Amino acid sequence: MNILITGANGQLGSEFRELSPLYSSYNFFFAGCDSLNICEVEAVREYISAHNIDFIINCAAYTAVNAAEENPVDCDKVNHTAVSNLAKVADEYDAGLIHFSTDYVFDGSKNTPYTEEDPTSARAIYGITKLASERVTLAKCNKAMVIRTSWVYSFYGHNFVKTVLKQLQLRGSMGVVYDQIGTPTYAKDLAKFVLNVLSTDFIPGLYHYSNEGVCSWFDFAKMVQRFAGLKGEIYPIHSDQYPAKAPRPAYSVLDKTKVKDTYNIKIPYWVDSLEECIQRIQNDTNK
Ligand SMILES: NC(=O)C1=CN([C@@H]2O[C@H](COP(=O)(O)OP(=O)(O)OC[C@H]3O[C@@H](n4cnc5c(N)ncnc54)[C@H](OP(=O)(O)O)[C@@H]3O)[C@@H](O)[C@H]2O)C=CC1
Ligand SMILES: Cc1cn([C@H]2C[C@H](O)[C@@H](COP(=O)(O)OP(=O)(O)O[C@H]3O[C@@H](C)C(=O)[C@@H](O)[C@H]3O)O2)c(=O)[nH]c1=O
Repeated sequence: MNILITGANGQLGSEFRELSPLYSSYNFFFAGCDSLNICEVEAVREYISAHNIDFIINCAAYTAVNAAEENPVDCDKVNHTAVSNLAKVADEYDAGLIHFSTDYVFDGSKNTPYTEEDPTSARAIYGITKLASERVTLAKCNKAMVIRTSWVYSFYGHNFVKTVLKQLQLRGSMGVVYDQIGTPTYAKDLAKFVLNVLSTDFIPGLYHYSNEGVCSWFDFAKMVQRFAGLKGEIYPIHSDQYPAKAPRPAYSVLDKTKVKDTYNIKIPYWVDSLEECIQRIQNDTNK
């Protein structure tokens, strides 16, 4: 099976690259933005045709949530228009498409975990464009899977875990919101799940996947500090004390019943995965 990973140098794309040697029955093609810009539809078509791609795993996205408010056109181009074209081209070649979306498609007004059937109502440009991407993916490609995930972090790329480590080391203290509740997701766990799906029965549709458990960003930051063994103070603040261009949902925990039942999987607890990731970051720092 020939698998194309787009956006291959981001957090999730890099985790796929690292895991790829463990899946020797697949033939991987890793394409970063520099080698395949998903906004260029003809380049995408040529790539899929030239390499006989069976599955596209689309890790390319515009993920700068605040910047998207000032660059809605650029954000929509990558997150929506390009994905629409990817889905269309994948379908032309009878290829499958696995695409990722976000908990930010919800407005956060619920206080129990969101299922795939819950109404969406994105509050900011990033979430609006990702919601549009879900619809076009499922509408235009027969063999498509959309996975909504949340609060992704990794050894690779930019993420909240690394921001906390940096802030504590540089400043020694930081305020973090405790009134936004969700679930962190270790990109490595998500990548493993996707690769295992490809080796079992692929059942198209919309799924929620995050790690298990629930926390606020404040709790997440405190746990990062604990596992990293860093001194300093992390104190709880309200969202209005951390003004941001894009509003975030107050509650965006994803219900994972569908994915667990369909694929008969166990999902790691967020605290255990965070510990693993921080060990990996620290092993690398100590080298
Ligand atoms: N990060 C998170 O917290 C969450 C992410 N998601 C979703 O998960 C998926 C993966 O996210 P993540 O790995 O964190 O994202 P990253 O921002 O780490 O990686 C995205 C990658 O896409 C690349 N890219 C941007 N534009 C294009 C383009 N036009 N053509 C090809 N590549 C492009 C970027 O390259 P460059 O850096 O050079 O621009 C970057 O390497 C995305 O769909 C995202 O929306 C969902 C929920 C949470
Ligand atoms: C860095 C920092 C953030 N915060 C707050 C701001 C925000 O409400 C929350 C998270 O901060 P960030 O801006 O790092 O994260 P954010 O960009 O909102 O993360 C989101 O990214 C996109 C791509 C997704 O799809 C989402 O699932 C989610 O992971 O924590 C603080 O309160 N203090 C801080 O020092």
